[in-house]
Amino acid sequence: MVIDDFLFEPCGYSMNGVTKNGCYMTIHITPEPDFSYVSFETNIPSSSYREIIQKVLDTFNPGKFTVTIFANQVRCTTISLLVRPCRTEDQSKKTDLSGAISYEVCVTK
Ligand SMILES: C[S@@+](CC[C@H](N)C(=O)[O-])C[C@H]1O[C@@H](n2cnc3c(N)ncnc32)[C@H](O)[C@@H]1O
Repeated sequence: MVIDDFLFEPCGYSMNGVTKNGCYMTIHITPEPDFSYVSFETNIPSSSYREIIQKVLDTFNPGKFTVTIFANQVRCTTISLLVRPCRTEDQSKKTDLSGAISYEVCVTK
């Protein structure tokens, strides 16, 4: 993976990575205590995203997190079920937008 990252002054970090086959991974960290925020995004194909979601949670230990998955309709149910065990509080939303499906899970630890 080719990585381009940047450590902002006085704080903040951005990383964009691209694999040889065109997949990407990004991490953006906003550490300011009043509005701290981390985003992780990837389009790397996987039959289950549980492990990678768990790694991100273990790394950043967020107070709240949201998982958004964009998939075609055929795979939506499978992906939704795979995400379900990560939830500790039930606030899920399913949206159908002209063929694209976003499955969003909001969690409070
Ligand atoms: C990682 S950047 C990007 C945040 C954006 N919300 C995202 O997720 O794509 C935000 C962090 O970098 C810091 N920062 C410092 N200098 C910056 C600059 N010139 N542009 C953007 N962010 C900067 C901000 O204070 C913040 O902590």
